[in-house]
Amino acid sequence: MNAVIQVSDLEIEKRLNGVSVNAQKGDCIHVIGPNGAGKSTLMTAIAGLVSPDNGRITFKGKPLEYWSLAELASMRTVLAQQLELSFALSVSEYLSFYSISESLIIPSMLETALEIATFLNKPITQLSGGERQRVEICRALLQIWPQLLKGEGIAILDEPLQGLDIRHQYAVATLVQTLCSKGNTVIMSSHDIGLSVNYCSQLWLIQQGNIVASGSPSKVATQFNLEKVFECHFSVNQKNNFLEIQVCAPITLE
Ligand SMILES: Nc1ncnc2c1ncn2[C@@H]1O[C@H](COP(=O)(O)OP(=O)(O)OP(=O)(O)O)[C@@H](O)[C@H]1O
Repeated sequence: MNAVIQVSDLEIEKRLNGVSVNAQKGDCIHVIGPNGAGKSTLMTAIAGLVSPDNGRITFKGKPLEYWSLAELASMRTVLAQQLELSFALSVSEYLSFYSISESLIIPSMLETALEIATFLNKPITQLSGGERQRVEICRALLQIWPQLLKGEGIAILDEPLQGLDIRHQYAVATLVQTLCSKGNTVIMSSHDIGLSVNYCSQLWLIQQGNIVASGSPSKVATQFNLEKVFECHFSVNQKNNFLEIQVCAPITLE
């Protein structure tokens, strides 16, 4: 079966050292690794926002550089880690730019997970960090909503759970999983290993610009792999369909 996204021997000086990974249609991929490992760099390259020094990325069998910007914008969406600057627009004015209908309609699946209706009339500059993140996730998904409805969308989300309270972390993880179950392909980075291993179909473990392991979470999130990459003590237990991850503090003080 052709991969929706194929990454071969991707190199960016001092940041990625020949990374090869791929995503099949409907894959829900979580990318984990320590600070500075190269998660954002990899995702930015896959999004087509930075040119690699070497290597090749294809979307649906066609090299990334052969897709027009318009085609990319309607098929794949990107949530960046550093939120873009915003003007004092209301949330609904801001989201209207990304809505396909003239008046803003938030699809019920997005509203159920993101719960943004209560602050639609607020200036975007007056939101809390987590509220702003929920709006940005909504913005990113609205941009390709017609494709997501058809199960043909690709979403590249850099730390979408960042700043969210626990309810919304699990709600967003569920939203992403549901979109993938309809045929869409999502690649998202995360620092919450315990959540990620239970909400992805594939886990990519990255360290110092190299993919250490990729595949099913139970194959990748082993005690050995996690200890090697994160330099902490881990305990990993499979309980029925649930992978329980526990971690000890990496240092003692005094
Ligand atoms: N624009 C840039 N130019 C050069 N080097 C960069 C740039 N952005 C990041 N780097 C470096 O590339 C490496 C990978 O950074 P990257 O942001 O991809 O890591 P990350 O895994 O996403 O980390 P974090 O978990 O902290 O978000 C780091 O050493 C970082 O200092």
